[in-house]
Amino acid sequence: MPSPFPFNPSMIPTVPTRKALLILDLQNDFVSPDGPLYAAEPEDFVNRTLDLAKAFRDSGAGDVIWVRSEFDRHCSLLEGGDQIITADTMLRPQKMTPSRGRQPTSTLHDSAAMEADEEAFLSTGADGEKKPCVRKGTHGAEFAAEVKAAIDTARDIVFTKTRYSAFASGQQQLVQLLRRRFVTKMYVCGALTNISIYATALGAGQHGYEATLLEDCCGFRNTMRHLNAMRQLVDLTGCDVISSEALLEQLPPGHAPQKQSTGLSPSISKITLDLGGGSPESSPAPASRSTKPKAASPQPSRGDRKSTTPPVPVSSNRGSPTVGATRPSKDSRSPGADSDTSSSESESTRSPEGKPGEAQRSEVPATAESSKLESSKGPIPTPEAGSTKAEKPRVVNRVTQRVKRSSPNKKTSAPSKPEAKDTTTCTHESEPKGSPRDMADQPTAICSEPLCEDDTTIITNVLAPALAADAFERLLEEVSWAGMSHMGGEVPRRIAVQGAVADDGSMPVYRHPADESPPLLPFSPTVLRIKNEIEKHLGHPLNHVLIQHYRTGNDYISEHSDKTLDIVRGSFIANVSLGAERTMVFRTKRPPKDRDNNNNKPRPSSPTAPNNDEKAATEPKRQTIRAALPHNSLCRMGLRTNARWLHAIRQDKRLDREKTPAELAYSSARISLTFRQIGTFIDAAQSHIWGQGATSKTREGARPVVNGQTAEAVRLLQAFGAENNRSSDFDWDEVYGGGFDVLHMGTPKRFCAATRDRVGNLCVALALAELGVGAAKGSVEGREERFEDNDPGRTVVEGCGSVLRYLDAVYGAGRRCDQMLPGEVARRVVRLQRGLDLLGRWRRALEEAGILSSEAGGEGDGDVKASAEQTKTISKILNKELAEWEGFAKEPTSTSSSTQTSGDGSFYITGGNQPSPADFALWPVLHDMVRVCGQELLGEHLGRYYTAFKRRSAAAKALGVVQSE
Ligand SMILES: O=C(O)CCC(=O)C(=O)O
Ligand SMILES: [Fe+2]
Repeated sequence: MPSPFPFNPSMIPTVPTRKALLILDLQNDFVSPDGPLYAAEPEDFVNRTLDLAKAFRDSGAGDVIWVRSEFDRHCSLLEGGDQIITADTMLRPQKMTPSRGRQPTSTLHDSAAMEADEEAFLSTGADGEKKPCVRKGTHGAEFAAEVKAAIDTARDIVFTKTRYSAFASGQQQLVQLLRRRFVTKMYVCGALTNISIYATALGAGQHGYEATLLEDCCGFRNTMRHLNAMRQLVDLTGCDVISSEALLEQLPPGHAPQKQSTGLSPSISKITLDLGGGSPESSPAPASRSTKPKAASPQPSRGDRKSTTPPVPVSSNRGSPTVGATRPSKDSRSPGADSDTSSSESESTRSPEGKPGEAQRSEVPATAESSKLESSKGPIPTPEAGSTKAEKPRVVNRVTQRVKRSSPNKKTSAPSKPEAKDTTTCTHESEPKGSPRDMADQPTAICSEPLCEDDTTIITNVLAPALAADAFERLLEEVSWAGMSHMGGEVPRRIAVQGAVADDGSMPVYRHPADESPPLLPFSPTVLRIKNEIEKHLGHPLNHVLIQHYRTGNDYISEHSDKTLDIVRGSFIANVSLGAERTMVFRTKRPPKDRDNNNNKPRPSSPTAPNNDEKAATEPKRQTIRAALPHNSLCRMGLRTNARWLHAIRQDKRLDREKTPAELAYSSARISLTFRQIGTFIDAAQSHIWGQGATSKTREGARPVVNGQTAEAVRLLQAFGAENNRSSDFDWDEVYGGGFDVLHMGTPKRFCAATRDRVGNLCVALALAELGVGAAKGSVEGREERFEDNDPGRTVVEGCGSVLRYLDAVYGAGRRCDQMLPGEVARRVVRLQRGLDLLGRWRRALEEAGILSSEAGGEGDGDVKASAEQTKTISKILNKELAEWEGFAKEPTSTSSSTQTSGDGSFYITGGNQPSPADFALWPVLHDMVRVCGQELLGEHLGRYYTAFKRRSAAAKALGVVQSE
């Protein structure tokens, strides 16, 4: 059956990625014969590099980046620091036969000895007696004269680092700049191979860049160290090694410079690098070889296959039990969790394999001052300039599509955080149209061939580069992450739920077997931007997303099929991946004949039933497909695939050194956003449910939700089980068609209203409504409201103030206190306390004015009105407090878009752009004051604040909850 949403992958244009030539440390201290660390080998490597830089720049292939080092302070080589190589004896190769528990490179020899080594020029060593090198302001720290002359200050980038790795020092600046320019591939050379080049190439790999070493342009002082570094880099990062001549041959034709008569220096040609583990004699001549066998043109090179803009990562060798080599380059030597070939193994049976994090250490982020990008002015070669002729027509497509796309986005986007500031000193303003900066808006997606039931595809480069560049970091910050309990324990990843909340507060609801998921919050700005992009690949809108944060390779999601009770039939499940690459393992469900149709359990064995061995022999093999989900990809899963296949992100226990750079990128953390189009809805109060998966299919007939462990909840769990277990024999209409009104299937949260504290009850009800926390209602004698949570610890909190603080800390913005400015935290805390004090004062004032007796405890007749005299008394009693609150309401508060006051009726009593517990404490008291004395009691600004807040749907909902008691 064709897709219900016609979609032509060939219409998705592609953009050639850009390259960079990274030239390290051609400074006097390294390349002048009188320099303390003069790199004499390979002969003439500096001139060869300068010629290459010119050719690279002139060809338009990409950016030339000149990096220099400057000693700033001692650079530690202990665990967590940069990695360099100072071993003078042959290091054993690390690849092909990884022995478990091998030490990472820099601990193969003592880091103290390394720091003392003279080539460790940024480390002082224990005695501090090392010759100073690349000190700021010295001749030695300057680029050599011929290098200075070769730098095109208008077009090249000059970058100063204070660490061995250009990625450690300038992590933010350099990586952001490279991302903005859409650089995915870099050629690395300069000096010294075993120091800066080594540390930088490792860093490049960790950031997901595809690095190629230019062997005859890598300067060194010690042949063994050079060889060790090259070998280790190839082993650890899988980088390619080529000669400068080979690169010159690859540069785009037409712009190619006069042919260089480079060749390798006599010294280099003497070195044979046994990268394949064979004898040196068997190695081909290094001058023209890559260290990896390359498929004949037009096959992509091995390096191309693992780039961050990979061609489709999945193959579909249908018919074989295990299908889809997603990473041909690494799988062959990575027997880790994601690459196992057993089609029946589930993650629960997997055994841990080694300790993570040994081979590659993460680098310490740089301080802003510790490095700088000095210049990048004038026109930057456009990507088109570097693309081949065959790619040109696609450029036209891109531009057309961009024009079409731009306007609706603007309309629907929520106000978003300002774009990440450019912390570099590059002058992007001077970039012409068509520069990489413009390209950041352009679609670049590449679509895989269909998978599984032919309704599923992986689309790489799905988001525009500008969005993809920092979406991961933005989401980490802007999403309110929570845990989720399933079967009484926490799921092994952090999650959040967002969705389209209507003006009346109603929202989509996606039900699955978890006991409790976090409350649905409105789409946050970056999620909304991603959603808008993804919808273009689907042909239908999305109104719900489950966001998951896999903090390391240890976080996973077990094999399952998505529950389709609430998913609009015929829509796609759109699973966006950001961060470290993980593998989605699809496995066909058990064939129907295997199961008892009545209870979905495997049939009990009977004397006539075949035994397991016989069954295994006759059963069709279950198929497995592995799909790599790289950063910025979309797994667009059709519901036919979801019906017949299970999917999982398995735990990945491999050692870091067995992983690809893309898997190690983002410190191995991944965020997935599973967008869905949901057809079932609940109202703001979470009291009524309707739509596809509910018993009432229309809003008019909406039925009360059924919370808790009821018989209907048990039926729903059985139905979910049936969907997980059954394949083509799952009859949606039969199992789900009648609908379910079940909402929270586990033990519900409970809000017990205090019989003698109506205002306090309203405070709690308002907080619950604003935070979208659904709770069953109960009551408790006296003045102490009680909130019973359904978390694994079954937390119980009593008293209005404590409940407000708890709800804020667990479900509200209080979770993100670490992201707030200290002043904001102080305002939230102090004003909440003032609000609670006001509640006490209000009760006493009522008593003093003779409106309530103290026994009534603030609970009077709902209709009681104060006389003019009583109002005057109350006004006098509360004069000081009300004046103070009037002042707060008048206070200008800055939001991301404007400066307004709470009294303008748009903002909250602590400022910012969302209510805080202070509002939940204050507003109900104001409401009671207005009820008893009229709004005149409140000053002008406080009155406006009161009225504006009253219009919020949560206020109406809270009043409804309290009145219904
Ligand atoms: O994180 C992922 O990519 C998978 C998520 C998933 O399968 C789900 O949420 O149902
Ligand atoms: Fe799923």
